[in-house]
Amino acid sequence: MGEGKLQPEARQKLECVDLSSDDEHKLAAQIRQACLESGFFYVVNHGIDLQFINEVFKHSKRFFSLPLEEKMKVLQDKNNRGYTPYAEEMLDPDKQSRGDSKEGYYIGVEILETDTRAKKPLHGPNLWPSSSLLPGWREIMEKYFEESLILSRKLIKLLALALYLDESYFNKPGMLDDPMAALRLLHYSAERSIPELGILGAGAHCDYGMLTLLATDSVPGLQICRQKDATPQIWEDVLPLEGAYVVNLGAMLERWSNGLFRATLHRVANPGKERYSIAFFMEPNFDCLVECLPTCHSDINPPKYPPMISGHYLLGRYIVTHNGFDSNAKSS
Ligand SMILES: O=C(O)CCC(=O)C(=O)O
Ligand SMILES: [Fe+2]
Repeated sequence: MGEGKLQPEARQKLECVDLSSDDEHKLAAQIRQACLESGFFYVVNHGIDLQFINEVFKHSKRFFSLPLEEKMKVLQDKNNRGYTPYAEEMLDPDKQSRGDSKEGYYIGVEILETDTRAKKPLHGPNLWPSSSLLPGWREIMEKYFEESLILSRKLIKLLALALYLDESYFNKPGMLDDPMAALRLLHYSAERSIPELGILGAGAHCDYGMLTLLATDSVPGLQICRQKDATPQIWEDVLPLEGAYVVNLGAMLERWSNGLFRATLHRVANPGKERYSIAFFMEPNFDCLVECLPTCHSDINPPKYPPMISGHYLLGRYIVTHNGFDSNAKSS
């Protein structure tokens, strides 16, 4: 990530939303367009300092450079927090011949064991690498988590406008006031992906929740497939854009919008270089009922999906894709 204010001329194939504009309705119209087409767009002038993002990348590299033995001390726990070893995750088990060629680290909302919410699945305290090994690591990650949450909320307000809802629609109690947000540091090995053989940095998947903010280094690899049922599938590169986030929508927002806003299939096909990325997943409250939004159905366009509980859906996805996630450790 570089520095300085980016101009939207840097636009590539996807929409590039410049958050320095104060014309919210124009921004919402641009976002609507992007969400109808692909559910993927870049965001620039997003308010998170680029030098700070570089710091977070540096700290992420520090963690992944630790000996495996140290990383295993903070192995992913029953709440899906902590370290996920190389190839532990397989995002597309039907098509992959082995696990994703990446390792990761999940940080969630910090919920103390004494908090009643800690009884719920996917809620609890974070695991932190020892501060003597990685001084300042926890603090920088917590700060980045907070900033990502603020940016997500700005985008959610614009998404509400883009869905012709009141800008505060998603502020209703029970929706996103206790989000299952997750920050995930990712480190891809230099293994070159061979998609035809089911070898991928990250297998094809749609994100699960509401929206994802993705920061990447300068190594390409992210690809989207706008029509998942086409044969053959056509995969387009989403190239890194310096200083920009890639924002994409998850399956819950797709269902909320009755399929109008898209959660597009994507994967990481690694060109054969080590790669780092940082994803922030903004997921609704565990108990949030995701059901067709009032502006997304009519007599001639009835709801296509049954309502579902956000946390149940997320648990289901984690159970299928994470080899190391113990779904029985906590039940709802
Ligand atoms: O690393 C990337 O570019 C994409 C990661 C991703 O899609 C995910 O973790 O859901
Ligand atoms: Fe993803």
